[in-house]
Amino acid sequence: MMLGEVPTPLDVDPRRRILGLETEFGLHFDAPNARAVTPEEVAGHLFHSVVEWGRSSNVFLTNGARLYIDVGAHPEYATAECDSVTQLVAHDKAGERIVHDLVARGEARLRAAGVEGSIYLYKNNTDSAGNSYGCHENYLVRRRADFKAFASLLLPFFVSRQIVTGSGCITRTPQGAHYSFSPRADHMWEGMSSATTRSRPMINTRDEPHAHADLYRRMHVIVGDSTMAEPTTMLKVGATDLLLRILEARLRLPELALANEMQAIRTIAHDVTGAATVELADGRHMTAADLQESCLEAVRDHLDGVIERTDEVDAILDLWERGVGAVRTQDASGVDTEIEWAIKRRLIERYRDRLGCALDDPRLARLEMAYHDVSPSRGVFNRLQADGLVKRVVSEQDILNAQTQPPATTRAALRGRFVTAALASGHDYTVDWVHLKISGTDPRTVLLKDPFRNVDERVDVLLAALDG
Ligand SMILES: Nc1ncnc2c1ncn2[C@@H]1O[C@H](COP(=O)(O)OP(=O)(O)OP(=O)(O)O)[C@@H](O)[C@H]1O
Ligand SMILES: [Mg+2]
Repeated sequence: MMLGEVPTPLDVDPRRRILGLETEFGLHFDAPNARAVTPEEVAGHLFHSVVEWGRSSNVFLTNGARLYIDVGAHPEYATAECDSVTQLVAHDKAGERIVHDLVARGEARLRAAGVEGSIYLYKNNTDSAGNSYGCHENYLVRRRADFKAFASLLLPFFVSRQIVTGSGCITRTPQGAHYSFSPRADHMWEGMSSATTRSRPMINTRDEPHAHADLYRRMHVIVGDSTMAEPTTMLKVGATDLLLRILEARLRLPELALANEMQAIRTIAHDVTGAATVELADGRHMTAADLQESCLEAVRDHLDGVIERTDEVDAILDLWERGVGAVRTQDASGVDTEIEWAIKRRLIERYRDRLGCALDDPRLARLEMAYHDVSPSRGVFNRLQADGLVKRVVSEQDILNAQTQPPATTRAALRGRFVTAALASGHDYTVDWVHLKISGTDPRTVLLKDPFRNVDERVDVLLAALDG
């Protein structure tokens, strides 16, 4: 039975936006003396406690997030619907802690099965075999007939933002190694399409709004690097959101269409001097810093207009400006505690000096991997942060809260209440982004098509049914 009428959508402030981040984690099992175990087996043991808790390896948690095993034995954490960038940063970090918390029990189960070893989870974008996996960004936008033309206006921004939001990596080639802005850039194959496997588009146009389909679309961006540094995540999502505000107000962005996005993203990634230019569709040539500067300029022009000034907006703009400046002046010292590629490069250079080795030395490859280890004690990023060498956007308490509590201001609040109550009641239930359902002989379902609605009488009825 479907409970009640789906209420009319809240008349929300058009500046509000639903934001979500999905992270696929790299999984590695290190067992020098044990029999070979497949990644699927390791993932199965890692998720055993999840299955015990939620009777599935694809669950929604009390904080509104989705946790599951993706193809290729990658654990994936998709944050609940957030409606501020800072809140999203906390929920993204909460995901790292939640997957890490599975490790000890997973190792214990492997040990019981006769396999002694350590499970490693990496928040990165490529494994040692060169496979790429992702961090996907989700932005709610108001539906419009010209969605593809609208989204394509952001491609020059997405191609060039890696100079301020890239996570950095050592790229090894037959000619030697060099440092690049983004590990993800080489794995992008086109600007936009609805495919994810055959070809990897920067913006996926698959139309799955997880909301009122006549009102909204979910813009699904898969070009970004996974980022561990809170300020970089803030800038990655925040700058995109600011440009969307301009476009959604039907104002213009500077004309920056590129001649060839796929080529441009690689050219930019592989030149950390920032001097390389890319060709625009109109024949002009610009550097990535020029492209970013144009976007930044557009945002500044609309400050106190469609973009209301807040502390969060100021923090995003400040880091964006300093990041572009660092590339222009080739002096990253002003951002190397905030922008991930610079944080990592500084670390790598320090070790390289100490070891007196070349950039393609395998010890540096191991250091790079260890940087992304989500373990608070072992992970190199986490140790840098604990030592105060990386700036914070949220507090430890914010992250701890986000591990169990949903964002209070979105639909996730309803999902979180439902999951908590359903678990306590022992009823069978199923949940997805838009449904809450009590299963069994007297099934009841609530359809939640409005991601901004955080109170709903139908959910109160559902919760009462769980009590009964
Ligand atoms: N209406 C919405 N607008 C924007 N983002 C949303 C909306 N509803 C949910 N989200 C966010 O979208 C993400 C969906 O994650 P999920 O991993 O389920 O992605 P998917 O693209 O639907 O599926 P899959 O990864 O299986 O292909 C979550 O981070 C969630 O918070
Ligand atoms: Mg996903």
